[in-house]
Amino acid sequence: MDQNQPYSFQVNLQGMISLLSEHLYSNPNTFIRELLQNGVDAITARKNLDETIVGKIKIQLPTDEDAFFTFQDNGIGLKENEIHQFLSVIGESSKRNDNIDGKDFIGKFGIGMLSCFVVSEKIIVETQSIFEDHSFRWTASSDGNYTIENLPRNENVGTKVILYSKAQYKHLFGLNHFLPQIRYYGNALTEEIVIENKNDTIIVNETKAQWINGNLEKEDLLQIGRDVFNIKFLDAIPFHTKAGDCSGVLYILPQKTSFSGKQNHRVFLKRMFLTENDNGLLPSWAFFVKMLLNSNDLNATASRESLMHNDVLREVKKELGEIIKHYLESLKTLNPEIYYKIIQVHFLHVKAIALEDTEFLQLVINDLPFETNKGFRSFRNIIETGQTIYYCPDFDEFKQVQRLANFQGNMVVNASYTFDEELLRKIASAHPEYKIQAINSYKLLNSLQSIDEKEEISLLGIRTKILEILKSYNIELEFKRFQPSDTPTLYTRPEESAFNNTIKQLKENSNPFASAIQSIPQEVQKKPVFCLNLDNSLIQNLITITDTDILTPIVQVLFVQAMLMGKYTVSEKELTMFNDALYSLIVMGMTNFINI
Ligand SMILES: Nc1ncnc2c1ncn2[C@@H]1O[C@H](COP(=O)(O)OP(=O)(O)OP(=O)(O)O)[C@@H](O)[C@H]1O
Repeated sequence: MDQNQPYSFQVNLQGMISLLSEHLYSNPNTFIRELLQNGVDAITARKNLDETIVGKIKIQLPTDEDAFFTFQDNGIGLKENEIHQFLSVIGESSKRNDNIDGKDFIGKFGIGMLSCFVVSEKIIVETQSIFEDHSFRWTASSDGNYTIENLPRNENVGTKVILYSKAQYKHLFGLNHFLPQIRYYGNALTEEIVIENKNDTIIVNETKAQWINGNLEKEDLLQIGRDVFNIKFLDAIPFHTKAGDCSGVLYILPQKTSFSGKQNHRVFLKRMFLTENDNGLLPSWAFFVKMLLNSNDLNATASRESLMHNDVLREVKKELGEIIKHYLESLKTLNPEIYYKIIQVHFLHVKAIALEDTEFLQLVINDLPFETNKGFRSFRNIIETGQTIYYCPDFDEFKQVQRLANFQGNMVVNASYTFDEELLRKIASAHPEYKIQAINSYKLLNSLQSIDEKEEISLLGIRTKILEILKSYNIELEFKRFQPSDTPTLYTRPEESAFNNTIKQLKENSNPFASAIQSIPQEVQKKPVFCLNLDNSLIQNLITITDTDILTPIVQVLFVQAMLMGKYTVSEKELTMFNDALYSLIVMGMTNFINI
């Protein structure tokens, strides 16, 4: 063996075809798309020489008499050497040639024709080149052999592809299946595409996607949106991007959309349908938008089922994001009704944009809705109260705080929803003039009016007694005056003490991890606070009780009740204490020993 002798790779055509059919071309209808694309490219090449040519594609479906399918274009045709060079070499394409402007063409990989082998054992191409005085017939079979025959000159320049359906794919060539498929791919093309079926001639692409031209009225665009997506959109925004030479329409959805759900779009490349996926063309926050887009300058992957993720695509995405933002900006003055509707329906997405873009935040800030202890309010409305706006990032905390806040006259925002906390923090740092603060019940308690030292001293006796009654609870006891006066007590735990609580619960369940967890060093451990409201008549009576037997059950009942009111979990031990205390009080009440 000559060690240096070079060998060439061999291609197993049948293996290649099954590879393409099973993996690259995910559905057998791909041949329709590829034939369409070749026909359109051939017409484009001819138009580059003679712009008066009107492109036409004629399709004949198999009939009972003629079992074959034909697909005919009036494009540039193929010369004999081109048949050998491009049609017969897998991976060769005439459309990469820089002499003819390759950018005009849809195809470029030189493999599309192979998709015909998925549905047909042989491919026949009859072609009359604009440059030849006679035509050729190329017959290729899926075993990798082909022949070329000379045919007389055909007055009709162009190419006809003839296929013989494999038994299992006969249904693909029936009108009912074929027509919607070719419309799906070719509806936006400007070349006239007709199907000649028995005595009928059916025009495939009547409307030719006029939305691409960018000169339609809004009403027409909305109607197209309704026809294509079956949705009555809130608004339609025609656009053009410099990057990717894209044009189309952005539609605003009329209902709330899930933030993670994917939208279906219609993306076309040089007017050929490519995909329903936006392929990352829209920013992630633009879930309230559906899109019709045609690009003349983006690139498809070889499977032609998605776009290549390159710099141009990233630029298009940036431009589309800007277009949506500018649209919302101008809408506020041009069409406030739609603006407020969009804010109302899509506030989640609008908040997402505002979080990403400070300028946009300034634009919409006043109109953003937030849930507060006084219902849903716009930010403008909230800020107009002139008071400090507190927000709770936690829903349970919000539930506890809101009642107290109502009586204090404070506004509290429930910032437990997506984006709210981050957004309020962003607003607070961008606008120091607004008083916005995170709050929890513990902090709110600290903000309540304390009693003076003199009064504090006068309460020392009762303080000691209450603490003695509740000594198994490591609490801080406070006396305050606050509204609503019908609230006798408050119980609240600082966030840190949730940790202690966990240890407590683990201990109660004799969990062996309790001591291990307890040994983790902590920052200063704040205690839960049990607060008595001196403005409440019950508490005013309670502090005068000297008999510990009477005081004990009252304190115990009030303590557990305060925990329950604060929505804290009450353990078995506390429930038992509550029941026993209540029982004692009932007994005492019945014997008329107490009168509070
Ligand atoms: N209808 C046609 N008219 C003229 N030339 C054609 C026609 N169909 C195919 N060809 C020639 O055959 C070549 C190979 O076609 P094929 O569909 O396999 O690949 P392509 O269109 O170049 O690229 P892609 O794989 O991206 O579709 C083309 O580059 C073109 O030169």
